[in-house]
Amino acid sequence: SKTRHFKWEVEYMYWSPDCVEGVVLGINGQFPGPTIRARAGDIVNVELKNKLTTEGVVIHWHGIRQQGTPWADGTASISQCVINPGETFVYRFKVERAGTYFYHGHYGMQRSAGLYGSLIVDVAKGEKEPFHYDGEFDILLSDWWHESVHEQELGLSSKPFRWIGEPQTLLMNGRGQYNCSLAAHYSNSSSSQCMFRGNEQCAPQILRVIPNKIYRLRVTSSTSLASLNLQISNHKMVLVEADGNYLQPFAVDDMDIYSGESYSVLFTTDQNPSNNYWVSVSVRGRKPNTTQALTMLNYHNTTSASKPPPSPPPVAPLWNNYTHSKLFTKKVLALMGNPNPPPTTHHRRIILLNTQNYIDGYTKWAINNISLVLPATPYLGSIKYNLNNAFDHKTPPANFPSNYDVMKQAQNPNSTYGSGVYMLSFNTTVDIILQNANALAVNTSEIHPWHLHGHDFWVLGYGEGKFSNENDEKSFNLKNPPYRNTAVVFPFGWTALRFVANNPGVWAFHCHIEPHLHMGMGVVFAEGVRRLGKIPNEVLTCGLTGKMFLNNKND
Ligand SMILES: O=C1O[C@H]([C@@H](O)CO)C(O)=C1O
Repeated sequence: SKTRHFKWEVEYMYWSPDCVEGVVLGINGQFPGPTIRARAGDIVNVELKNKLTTEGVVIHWHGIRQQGTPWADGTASISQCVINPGETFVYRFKVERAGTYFYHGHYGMQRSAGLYGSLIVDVAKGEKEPFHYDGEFDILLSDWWHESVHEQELGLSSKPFRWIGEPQTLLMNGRGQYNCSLAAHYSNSSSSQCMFRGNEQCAPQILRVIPNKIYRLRVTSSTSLASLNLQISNHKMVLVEADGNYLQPFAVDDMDIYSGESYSVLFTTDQNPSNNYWVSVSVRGRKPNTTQALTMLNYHNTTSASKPPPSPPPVAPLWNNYTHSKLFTKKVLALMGNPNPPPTTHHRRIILLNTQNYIDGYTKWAINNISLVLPATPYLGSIKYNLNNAFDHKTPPANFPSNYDVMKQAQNPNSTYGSGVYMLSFNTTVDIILQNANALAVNTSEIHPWHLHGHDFWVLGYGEGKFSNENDEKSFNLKNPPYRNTAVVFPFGWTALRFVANNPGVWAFHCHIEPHLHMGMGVVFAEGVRRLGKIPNEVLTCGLTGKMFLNNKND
């Protein structure tokens, strides 16, 4: 194994992700940030310099478990102090497992501002994937707004509440088109045909292929809000990997991907090579007000990339066709031989009710009536050094009142802000039931993709309505549940997860929709923190740990 060194500088830049100039958070002058490519077993060493003039920054390595390096998880207020303007911080961690991952900002809403990039881990030298392919493409999906993230943050925390609305544009590898369309030829839309020379920041990356080969497409979603559906016209896709774990292969015509998820799909270039084909990405789960993102699959030896495909882009499944989404999601199952969940029945079960609430007239999300507010001192430090005033010491509830009606508008008059932690006994098995419910508006319940830091979990099942301990656990899949770091909870439904608390550290578990996390939709788990050796001081130079270091010096 090797150490892979990267030297990065984060700064704001003018950029035109969707052909409209705006401001993005870039790394080394690039948007999206540079791709990290390593092999399983390597050490990744990123020396990150914050060149922002008035904001801190951190970077989270999404899907990397950080065994033994919980201070490198890159979560502000949880695993570290933010890196101040002008300062440099070194992230150093092992990438244990091959797979498709990404990295992104995890402070305020910096991910939405464009702070993200791909992280791809190849199998170790001499190892083989359980499938064959001849070529590879990597697509990082995101959504883009013309309003600045600072203004969005302000709106979300204002009274009256100002929602960010639907994105202006969907981006593929940071490229989309707002004021023109690649498919204007076919529609009677008012948008004009895009005329690209190819060097524009918003020009689509064309997937150039040759006939009769198998390609691996790695797809990751870093969206702020949108759930997505991807298809390649005329080409079937076979799913083989999710969040760094191999799947029981299955073929589809279109696939869903939620924020925080990654997949690898294989497709075979077995179609007429004298045509081009659409690659399209559309919004689902929320009433779309954003046109589909488009690029092309081009058999480049036989067809010019500028030849329009013979028919208009494929029509996506209807945004609220949840039956379609559930069918897809339930096909995602682990490949035989993947680790199986411990079958224990005597373990901790935490049921997390997802509701939208008013607190003092502010619109928030709350979990079991508590809307997460992060403390000034990172939990990793305050737990390690027993700084009892650093956060709420009341354990957050492991359930919600049994008479709560999840089908009715939220009635949570007692919702509060909180910063409590679920303390997990080291090495225990934990079951989480994500319980969705009606939001503030009548007959409304939204999709939430939940992401766990520091672990993968088994997705034991999905169900409708309120979870019932007696009946629903009988339906758990203990044979081949997918092992992942992100799972969706469908509107008015529940999702059951299981993980083993075997990674010393403090770990966020939260809705990966950026404005929802900003509105409090997350919880914090901690396990085995006292087993950790020395936590590097530079991780904890703020808040009460920062003061503690000062006092120790002066003594
Ligand atoms: O958190 C959210 O707030 C809005 C809406 O519920 C209130 O404007 C919305 O669609 C969300 O997902």
